[in-house]
Amino acid sequence: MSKAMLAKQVESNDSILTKSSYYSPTIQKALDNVVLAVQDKLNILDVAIALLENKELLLVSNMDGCDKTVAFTKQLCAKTIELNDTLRIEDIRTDEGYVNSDAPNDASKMCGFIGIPIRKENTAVGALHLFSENIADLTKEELEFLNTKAETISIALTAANFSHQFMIEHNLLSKGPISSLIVDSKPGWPTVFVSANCYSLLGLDAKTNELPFRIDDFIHPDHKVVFKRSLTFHRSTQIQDLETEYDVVLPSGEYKSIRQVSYGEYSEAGKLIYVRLYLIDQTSQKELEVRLRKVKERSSLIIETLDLATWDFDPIANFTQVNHRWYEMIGLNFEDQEPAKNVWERRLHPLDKKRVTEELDDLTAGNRDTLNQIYRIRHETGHWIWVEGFGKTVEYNSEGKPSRIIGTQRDVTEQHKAIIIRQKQDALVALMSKAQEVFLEESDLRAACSSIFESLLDLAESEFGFIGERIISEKGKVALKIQAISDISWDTQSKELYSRYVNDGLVFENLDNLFGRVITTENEVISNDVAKDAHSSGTPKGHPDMDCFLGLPIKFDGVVYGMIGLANRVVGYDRELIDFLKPLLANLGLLMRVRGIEAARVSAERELKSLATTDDLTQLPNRRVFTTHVESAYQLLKRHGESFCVAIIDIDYFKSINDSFGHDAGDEVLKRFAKILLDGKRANDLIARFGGEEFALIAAKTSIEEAIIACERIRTDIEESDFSQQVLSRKITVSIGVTQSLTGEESIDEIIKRADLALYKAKEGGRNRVESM
Ligand SMILES: Nc1nc2c(ncn2[C@@H]2O[C@H](COP(=O)(O)OP(=O)(O)OP(=O)(O)O)[C@@H](O)[C@H]2O)c(=O)[nH]1
Repeated sequence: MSKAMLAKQVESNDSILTKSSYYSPTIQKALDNVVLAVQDKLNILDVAIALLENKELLLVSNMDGCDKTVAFTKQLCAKTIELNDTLRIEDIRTDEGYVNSDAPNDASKMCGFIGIPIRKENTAVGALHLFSENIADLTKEELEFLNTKAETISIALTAANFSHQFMIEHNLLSKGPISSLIVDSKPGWPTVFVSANCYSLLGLDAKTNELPFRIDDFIHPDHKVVFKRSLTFHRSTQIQDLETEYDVVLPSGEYKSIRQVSYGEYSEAGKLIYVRLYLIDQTSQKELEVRLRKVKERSSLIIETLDLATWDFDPIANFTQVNHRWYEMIGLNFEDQEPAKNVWERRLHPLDKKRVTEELDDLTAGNRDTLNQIYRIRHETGHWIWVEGFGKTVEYNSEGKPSRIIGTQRDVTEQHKAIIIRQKQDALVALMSKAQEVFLEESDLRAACSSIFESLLDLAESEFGFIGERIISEKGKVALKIQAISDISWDTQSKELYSRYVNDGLVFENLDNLFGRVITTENEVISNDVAKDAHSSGTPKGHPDMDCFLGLPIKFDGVVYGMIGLANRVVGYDRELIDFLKPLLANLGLLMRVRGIEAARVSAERELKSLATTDDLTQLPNRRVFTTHVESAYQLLKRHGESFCVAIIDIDYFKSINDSFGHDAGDEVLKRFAKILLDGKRANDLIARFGGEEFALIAAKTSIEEAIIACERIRTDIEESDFSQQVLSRKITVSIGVTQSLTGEESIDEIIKRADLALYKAKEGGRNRVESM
């Protein structure tokens, strides 16, 4: 190819560089220009540029007969690349390598070669080379020129490569979610590059909205400052990368939230040249965040509205995190508190502690997933609040053990108090009904009291206690008869006292003490510090500690019938409990009163009965009883032929006793006489006062001989008895007439009459004797 042809080709933009899908037309033109410039300057036509591409050489050459692509190894320029240094051959015909090398023209002619490596980062990637007969004539300056051109090619290639990479990057970015812009650092920050996807990001049409394009025209007025500041920051600080956020307003009026990452490009002198902006649309992410925030706000609003305290427990670290409300609920400030778990454990109600901690331990051990409990916790001001706690395991460690348990706590004091009060009132009513029922069924106050006693202790949350009935002791003093009592016996003496209660015989006679005051003052007694109470006389050695005491009088119609004593309520005793137990006290009062009335009725009835069957003076059965017995014996005689004997016993000259010593002395003689008869009678015999100074004896299943012996013993007993206490120096004797029933045919009167006749016979016979008929 001639020099003119080459020039023409270059002009026509038809590059001499072949096979390039790689280089841009600009680069190709630049390479052509280098070839032309060397041809011009050195007046040599066979100038070429060889570039490596995929282990092949790509040639920019006008040399005839030279393939545009040739095998790498055969090329002299390839040798230059291998050498990575200038290769100078004076005559390729004489050079060893010539034989197998490429020769541009006629091989018979002398031909020199010079190759200058084209480098990329010190590695040869090509060569600028020429063939000429007069290589030896090249001046130093011409060689320098060749080196400069090779260097120019290197720079152009690097630029091309950079540009190529840049384009790939931009193409990738254009298709991705990140839009990019480049703004110049000149005043006004003019945009010099916009990626295609930037248009769609801003809702623009790439065809109608070409540069100049100003991103700040789209930025929300409130955020423009933020955007500008990020650019000026690059300029003033030389910080290379920055991140900021702003909203853009699209022509449609739609808003988008943008996250911007910016990179400053600086000159070697540190001057900002331009800024690359990478814009990421985070609208949906922001919307999600806003939605999440709203949900969170809403749930925290719900939590606040529900008055919920929350806790978050890490069982492995044994650490609990709680919210403000948790502390507030128990009257504490959130700040400066010791760990919540300690506070909680210390404030749990003693009666709930075991149940609640056991359930929590179960949850912590992984034996259950949730817990839901209602319990009491002490408020800072000292009162108890009821809380409903709910907990759930939400995370487990690799061993399957709970590693996070979260829960809520709600103050349910008002609701729960109402429930508890109702439950307790129901229990109290049940207690009263039971006491009445037992009392009615068994007519036994003690049974009634002991049947409700344990439930009463439970209801009053007390450890031990008693129910006592006010009585007048045998000594005539006011005392307490124990109707129910806890068994707190600890030694022989206290065990003996308890067994006395079991046998219905325990009476407290000493009322000069704390519980005694209930009876003596007829009022309730509260002592929440028994040890310091002036009225406490202390407890005997071995008695369980008594921390607090409540004594309640059992009254009905203003009359005290007894008392209830209670001890050791964990939270102490208060008026609330007293008011609560009042109906029970009235109920027990009524039972005790009814019992008093019943006792009076029973005793009156017994007395009446006794009056009807007993002789008032001698307390012996009277004549009616005697007659009834004789009738029974008579029936036995008739049915079974069992005979019986009847004797009439009459004091001798009794009238003269009355006359001599007075009627009262006569009465005393009668009483003593009756006692002697009673003491001496046989077990199955009956002795009755028949009337006046006359007594009668009936001996069942007895022969007349046996009866006579019995009567004779009576006679001698009397004769030998000393009546000097009643009637000074006066002997008392007795006459007895005895008879035996003969057949079932005769009447009772006939039998008694016969006994009377026998008595008459004894009187007649001189008295102090026994006669039979
Ligand atoms: N002190 C007293 N005297 C009574 C009582 N009941 C009857 N008498 C008296 O007992 C006396 C009975 O006397 P009599 O029946 O005449 O006979 P007596 O004096 O015992 O003589 P003999 O029976 O014949 O030995 C009467 O004087 C009665 O008043 C009584 O409850 N108390």
